[in-house]
Amino acid sequence: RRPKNFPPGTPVLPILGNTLHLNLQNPLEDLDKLRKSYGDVYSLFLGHKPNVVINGVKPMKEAMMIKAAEFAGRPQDTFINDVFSVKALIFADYGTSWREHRRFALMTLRNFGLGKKSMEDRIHDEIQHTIKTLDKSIGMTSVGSHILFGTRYEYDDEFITTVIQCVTEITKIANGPWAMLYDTLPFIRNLPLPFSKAFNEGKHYSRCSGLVLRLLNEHKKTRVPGEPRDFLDCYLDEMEKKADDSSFSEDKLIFTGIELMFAGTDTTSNTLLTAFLYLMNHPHIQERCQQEIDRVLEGKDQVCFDDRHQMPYMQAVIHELQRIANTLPLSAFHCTTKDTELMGYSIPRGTMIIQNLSSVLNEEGQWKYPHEFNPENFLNDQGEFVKPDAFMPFSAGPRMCLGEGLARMELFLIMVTLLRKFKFIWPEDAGEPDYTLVFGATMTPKPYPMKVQHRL
Ligand code: HEM
Repeated sequence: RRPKNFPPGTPVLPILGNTLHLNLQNPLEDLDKLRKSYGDVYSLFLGHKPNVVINGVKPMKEAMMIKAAEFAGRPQDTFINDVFSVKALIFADYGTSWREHRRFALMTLRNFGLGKKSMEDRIHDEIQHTIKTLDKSIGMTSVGSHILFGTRYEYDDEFITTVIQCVTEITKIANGPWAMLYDTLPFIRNLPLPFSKAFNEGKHYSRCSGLVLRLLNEHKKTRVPGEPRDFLDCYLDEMEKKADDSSFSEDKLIFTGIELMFAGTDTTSNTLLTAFLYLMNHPHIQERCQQEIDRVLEGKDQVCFDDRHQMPYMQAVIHELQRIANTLPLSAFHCTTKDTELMGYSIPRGTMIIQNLSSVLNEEGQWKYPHEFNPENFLNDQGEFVKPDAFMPFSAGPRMCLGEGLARMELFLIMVTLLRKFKFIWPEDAGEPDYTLVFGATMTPKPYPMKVQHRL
């Protein structure tokens, strides 16, 4: 039964709740249909549990920014909690340990560099490897391991392939209806359904934590306290500074590392995959970016992040690609931390909150062209870059993406450097492009062909 004054929703079936209203492959269209019938804030029963789905900019801001702390919890009884045994950051509930880890991680990522090598330099190092690999044939990677563990891995290294395999499988299933069914129907948990694949991937995942543990032990032997070389060293320094009852521990260190790799890998790489699919098939937009890049970088060896202020068109294209890529369509699930209200409805403490970010990224009335790929969405009449309020791919409020700064820097430096050097062409014999994104915690384009030509 719906609690009193709870957001409205479709009639609820015994045991199954509203699960039959969702397409198991991709529930996004169903969520949009429910919004048309019940409004921006409605309820959805997954099994016997009532959840609230938030759509559109206005209620999203009210919940995430105005009533921030009340909506900043994370549900603790879901599929993802069974996959991750220790919760440090993303999956940790709102409270002291999460706050301390978030503050520490933000500060450490921001300060990186740490004097010797800036974050920009590390990203550029990585791009050089991508270029070499592209020169040979193909390639794409993440800079995560470099910053976190001070080590760069070849693209076919066991550590990187294990992390990527594990992240890809888990994110395909997490946030999807199979994970929702897992959460709501405990008796199906041992059946051989798609979620069991994610648990099998858990084997890779314990291998990941084993590998991080090995790195931790190596770091402990070689570190000089107070002179951190990477994120691991910073965490060890922090552990020494803190009192015994601190939330910092070796367990949490391992899981903070894994969670950051998890959060930073599939997100940025899927955004880039969607980006290049669109750029190849909109050659006039690709060429306009290249003209701007050539003009602004004339005589310069390499691009720096500050150059973005001279590149309004490139900025508009990157933001539009992020809007279209819809990378985390349902964000990470939230949970209310106390009894609260939203748009006049009452929502009890402990209710799971599903943020439908895609409803904001293509909301009519918020965008000039909500349903088409068009950089004009981010340009004003003077051709200047503008960012509408509805641009929320990183969510908003206290749980907002912690890696936003790093992700934005990566996207800009990688795309500008690659577009400056290469022309990306949709092969003549490849037929019509398929822009359909495969649903999961992160949206992924289907595999596609790419032809790469040198420009310079
Ligand atoms: C294009 C790339 C990315 C996108 C679109 C993205 C998007 C998001 C979204 C929507 C959330 C959920 C926010 C919420 O619950 O309200 C999130 C959380 C998070 N992201 Fe990202 N992200 C990206 C890249 C990264 C990177 C590179 C890192 C790593 C450094 C990262 C680290 C995190 C962490 C740690 C959280 C959890 C924050 C918390 O619970 O306090 N993300 N991200």
